[in-house]
Amino acid sequence: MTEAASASVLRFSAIQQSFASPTGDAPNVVISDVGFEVKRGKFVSVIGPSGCGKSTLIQMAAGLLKPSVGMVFHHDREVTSVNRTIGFVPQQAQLLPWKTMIENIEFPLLLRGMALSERRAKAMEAIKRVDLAGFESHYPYQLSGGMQKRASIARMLVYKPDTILMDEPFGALDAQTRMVMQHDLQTMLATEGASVLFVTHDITEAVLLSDSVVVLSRRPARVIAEIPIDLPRPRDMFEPYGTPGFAEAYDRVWSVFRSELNIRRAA
Ligand SMILES: Nc1ncnc2c1ncn2[C@@H]1O[C@H](COP(=O)(O)OP(=O)(O)OP(=O)(O)O)[C@@H](O)[C@H]1O
Repeated sequence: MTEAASASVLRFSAIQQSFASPTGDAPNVVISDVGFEVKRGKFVSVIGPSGCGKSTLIQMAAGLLKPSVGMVFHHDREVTSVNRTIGFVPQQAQLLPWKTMIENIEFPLLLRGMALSERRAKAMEAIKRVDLAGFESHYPYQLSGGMQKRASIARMLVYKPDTILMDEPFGALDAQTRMVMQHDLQTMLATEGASVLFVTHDITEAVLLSDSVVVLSRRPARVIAEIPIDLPRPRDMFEPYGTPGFAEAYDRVWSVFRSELNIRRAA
């Protein structure tokens, strides 16, 4: 591996997070000790029990929240304020309802002061990447849930971030749309070459998309395993078990996760 390929793009170092209790009791310790990194061009998923702090970690990387203790580094610089060089796809598409699809997608470029003709061209390019050409003038309510999600991915791709944060981006979609979106994401990333931090509850999704899976413990979270996923690419999102080695990789992740959830195997 070259030095550039092994470079750390995103790094969580000895993170702890507490939140003030709404009832005035002792602070709520959510994260007790989390450290891991995303290397250049790698896709890292984070899974863990509900409420263990996965979205909190994403918010730290986006610069929306400062850890109580520890540091987050992006390209070896500590993240201390809103990180505008990073792409963020939230759980909900969060499109602006009063703007058309293309206006939503070019909005980040408008905020950067780009001229109309240039931002329209870039927005159209991103729209084609997510297969939404023909729907530019539709308002969000005129798009399906999957199309809104595609639009939110296009809005993130439009400024070509080299680092992407995705917080359960496909969680609210039906199973078929989800598979199509996973397939399209894999295809897109094969050409974008971005580094991705991806939060999900879905082990199949984590295994199919990732180069490694970080498993967090129950709250207060710590890293209980970092599991490399060395399956060949491209992987078949529609027939997971058709990918050689998928079943073994799934079992490795699930056996760590289920022991944290205290689920016993049926006799
Ligand atoms: N701003 C905040 N103030 C107080 N508590 C917070 C705040 N943000 C998050 N929390 C608490 O931190 C914990 C972790 O929340 P977070 O959303 O990061 O979990 P998660 O692992 O993403 O959960 P899920 O899998 O259910 O989406 C929760 O108990 C939540 O109530």
